Amino acid sequence: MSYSAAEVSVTDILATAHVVDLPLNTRFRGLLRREALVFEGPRGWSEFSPFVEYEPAEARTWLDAAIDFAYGPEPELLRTEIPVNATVPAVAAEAVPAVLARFPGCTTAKVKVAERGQTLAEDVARVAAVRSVLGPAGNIRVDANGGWSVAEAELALAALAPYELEYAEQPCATVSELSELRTRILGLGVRIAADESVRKAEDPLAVARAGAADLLVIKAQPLGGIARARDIVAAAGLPVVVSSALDTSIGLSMGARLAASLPEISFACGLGTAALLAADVTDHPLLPRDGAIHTGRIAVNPDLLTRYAAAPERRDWWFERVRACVAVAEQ
Ligand SMILES: O=C(O)CCC(=O)C1=CC=C[C@@H](O)[C@@H]1C(=O)O
Ligand SMILES: [Mg+2]
Repeated sequence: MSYSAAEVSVTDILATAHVVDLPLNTRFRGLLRREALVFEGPRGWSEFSPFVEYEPAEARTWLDAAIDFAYGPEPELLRTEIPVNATVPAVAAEAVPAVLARFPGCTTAKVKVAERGQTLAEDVARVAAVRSVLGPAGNIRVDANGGWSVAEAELALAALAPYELEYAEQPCATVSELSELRTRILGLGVRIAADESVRKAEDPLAVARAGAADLLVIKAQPLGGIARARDIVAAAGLPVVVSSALDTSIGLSMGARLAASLPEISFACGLGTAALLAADVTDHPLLPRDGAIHTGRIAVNPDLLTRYAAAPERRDWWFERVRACVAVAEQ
């Protein structure tokens, strides 16, 4: 059971809330800065950080997740360390070694591909550079964020398959495209993971039911929190990769605790993204060490909340956003 946005008052949430504006150290998802609202509840610090373009109807589940993490029941944790992957933004191939160096001990890398304005040749060069740093024993997955048509995906994955892919994440946008692609590339040996088809879908289980993916990417904030994400994992019956939403270390700890509560994690999790931030809200960011992060709660340094405080108008915007999400929940 989880706490829905309607059950805790806005006053409670905003009483301890801070809005931070953190710099990234490389452009990721078109962003150079990441804003997040963080607040404290009886269980510890929590985070509400839907991307700014999301409307309240979509951001609402992120608020449910944040409230659940601050006030809700703690799941039983089965492990204290979670193996994580390196996340490689759509950088030039020459920049790959420096990016990977931020993820010490990570033997799996997720590489962004199909970035708008870039070519397949750039994707191939980036993946080749990752393979040459990781060596033959490393695992490489690519994430196209739905950027390819079925035909483009078929072509691109054929070009990338020689570098040995662990899986391709959201190669196409829709469930029916994923389904078709999956049939078309059977001979290639590349698995398909669904991300947006889970976290942005009306029904997060539809992709599993359609048999359109081999595994699911599970993100705690968009799916409404740890308890709801656990239910989705149990119902889907597919292997999962728990990933971040480019959160601060607080949101990452929500993901880490979700991963720690699952009966099985057979893939490195996409929870190493504190390494993409140039600042955080804690003196002990959840940076990968020996290829893993820990599953403890995060101690916030109030000085960092002050140093990285968002401008007053942005703070007001986030506070209003919380109110708008609660209003949607109460409709
Ligand atoms: O999975 C990872 O390695 C890190 C998380 C990550 O890639 C993402 C986080 C947030 C937004 C997304 O564009 C992106 C993703 O699509 O998976
Ligand atoms: Mg993804």
